[in-house]
Amino acid sequence: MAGNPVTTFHKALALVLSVIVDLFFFYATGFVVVHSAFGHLARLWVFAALRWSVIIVTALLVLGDLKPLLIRFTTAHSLLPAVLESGNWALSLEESQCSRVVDVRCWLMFAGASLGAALFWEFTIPDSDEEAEGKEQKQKSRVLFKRVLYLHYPDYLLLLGGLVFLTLAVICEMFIPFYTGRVIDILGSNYQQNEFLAALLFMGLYSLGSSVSAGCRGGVLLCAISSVTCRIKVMLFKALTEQEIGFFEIIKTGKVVKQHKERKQKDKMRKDFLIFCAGEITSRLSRDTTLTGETVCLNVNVLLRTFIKTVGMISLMMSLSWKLTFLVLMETPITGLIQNIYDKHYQRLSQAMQDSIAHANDAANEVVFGIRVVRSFNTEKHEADRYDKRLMETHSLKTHRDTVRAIYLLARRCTGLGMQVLILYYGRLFIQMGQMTIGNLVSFIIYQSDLGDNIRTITYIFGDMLNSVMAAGKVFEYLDRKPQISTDGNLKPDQLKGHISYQGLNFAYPSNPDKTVLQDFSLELKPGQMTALVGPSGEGKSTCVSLLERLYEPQHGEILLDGEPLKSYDHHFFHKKIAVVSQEPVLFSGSVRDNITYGLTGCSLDEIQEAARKANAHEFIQQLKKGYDTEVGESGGQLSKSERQRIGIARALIRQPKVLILDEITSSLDSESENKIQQALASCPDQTLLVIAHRLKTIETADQIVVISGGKVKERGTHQQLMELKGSYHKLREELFSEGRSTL
Ligand SMILES: Nc1ncnc2c1ncn2[C@@H]1O[C@H](COP(=O)(O)OP(=O)(O)OP(=O)(O)O)[C@@H](O)[C@H]1O
Repeated sequence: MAGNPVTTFHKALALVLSVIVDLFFFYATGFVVVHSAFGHLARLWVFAALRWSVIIVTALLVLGDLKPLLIRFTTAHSLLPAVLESGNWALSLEESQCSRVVDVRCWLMFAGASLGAALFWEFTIPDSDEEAEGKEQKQKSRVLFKRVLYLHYPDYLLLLGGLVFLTLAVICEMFIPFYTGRVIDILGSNYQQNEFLAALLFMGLYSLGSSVSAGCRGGVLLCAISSVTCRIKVMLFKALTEQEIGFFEIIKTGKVVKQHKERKQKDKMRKDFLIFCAGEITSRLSRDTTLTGETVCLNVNVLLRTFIKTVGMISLMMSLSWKLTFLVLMETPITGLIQNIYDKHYQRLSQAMQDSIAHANDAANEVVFGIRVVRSFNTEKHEADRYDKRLMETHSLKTHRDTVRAIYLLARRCTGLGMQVLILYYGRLFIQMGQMTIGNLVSFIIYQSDLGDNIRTITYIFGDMLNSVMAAGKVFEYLDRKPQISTDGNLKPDQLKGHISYQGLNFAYPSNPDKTVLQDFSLELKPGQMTALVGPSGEGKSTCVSLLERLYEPQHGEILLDGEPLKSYDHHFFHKKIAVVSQEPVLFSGSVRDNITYGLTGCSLDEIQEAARKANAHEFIQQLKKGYDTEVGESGGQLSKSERQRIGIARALIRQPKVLILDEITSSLDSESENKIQQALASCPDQTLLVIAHRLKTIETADQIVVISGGKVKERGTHQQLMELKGSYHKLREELFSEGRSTL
């Protein structure tokens, strides 16, 4: 058989043959006559080994290869009678009901219990990483589960404590209905004061034990959840902040590109992108990390508690009436089926609803963020309609989901009710026949109603655990991601000249790889010189700066700093030596001082003030209520655009960079500030200065003006040379002049 494909026929044949040989040996056990307890147990163990061997051999002959699930099931199924009986003898020196008679119902019960145990193992106990590699989703879930479990390692004492309290709570809880039935029997038959008080005492003790243990279990496990969730959040946050910029853009590529086409205005596009990107990332940081943190403590806690309780209850119910127990267990597959169908639909609809809520939130965020544009274009009604439309999508999904839930609840109630009627009917019959007492029936009914809930919980929790594991998958996806721009360079020269050389760069943004933005781009920036990049909008000027900052990696060619590739420099050293002031510097909530010294430690007030003076910011900062300790508000919202810009410049200057990049900084500065800043910059003669400017007047004094067009250097020279050339630079000036731009 080995080597041939296993068809459904082979599987069915293996099943039928295995059942036949197994039943044969199962019944054969009953024909062997023994006289001692030892002989009885030896007989069971010998037959267990025989049954195991014949099933395995039969299945191997037909299928050629056996799955671990099948081996686990066969082992549990063949050994269960012997294990159960040995346990029974050890505890009570009595034979169990199933060992006295060889009954197919016992066989069915053992098969059901073994299948349950094997499936429990299959779903909850993870395989090793190597085994899981390259295998299907289920295997991946196991590895993920194992990794989540490993994250709990620092809290193992809490977990252990939780497990102990959980077991105690379950054991105590299980005995309460048993004593309830006993009290009823004592009251119903010839009343014995001592027996009654003892039963009451035990009931009270078990109730107390169960409540205390359950409370401790909850507290300890909640502590563990909170601790692990915090740890995962910090790890994820750190991993995210280490990613390259392209990663953040790719997250929502679809939306970014769409926005890109819809709105030419670059700034607006970047803000939109940040909103979408932030949504995705905060969802991982808040929702997925919380689900991951709960996977082990909450789900495994519920699963274990329910499982232990279920097994304990079934054995107690068996001792009350094994026939009624068998009847109750018949409900399980029906409940499981209903739960399965419900889970599938409910989860799909819930996921769609989550997406739809996120979609609606995106719309609201966008409007709040761009409220000025909404107001000035008078699109309040349009935006309200758009939001309403998205909310209606959520509403309809919610209605659909709630309908599914209502149907599920109805089906669940009906099966539960049907089962209760059957139990009462047969219970009355058994009482009449003297096979059980009224107290037994009461205990049994209490167990049965709990058992139904437990079985539903077990099936539900599997779905929920899968969800948590999937969320963990998303978290690990980011945790494992290695940034594509390496930061492991270690070059930290004592002397840096600041000589920059772009060498034959080809570059396309990761979010739009089809569009080449820079093509065979070469340029040299000399130390102590000012280079100005000019050219029409969208031709690649800011891209040159982003590549110099190492926000992206070119697909071809490289940028050298003093003859060494940028990637070979130490990350911290590099960003101290190259500073950028962008069009709209981003400030963070905190004081003015915090924002100027952002990323630096041990800066004195003198150094801060010196940088602020150069940036023409000192005066306005002095006039603020608390001077350098004034809070700037979220994103620097309490300052004007020009003030933010000047703090941004001070932030760059305090680093005393060797290479300073000014990306269109003059747009929000008045001419006085601009002059002062230019004077300050002129006082750093060794600095390599790269300026992007639309106001061509401001760069006339540059040592080198570079006209960029179509991602290439089109012209290069001083203002005088380029004017004489009468090429693109000349044309650009003419165009701006004819538009009557005072900013020329
Ligand atoms: N993050 C991004 N993802 C995808 N494409 C981008 C991104 N940033 C810029 N681009 C595209 O790259 C091209 C060059 O953009 P870049 O910002 O370098 O132009 P620019 O010359 O600096 O323009 P401006 O003068 O308006 O600042 C443009 O077509 C732009 O749409």
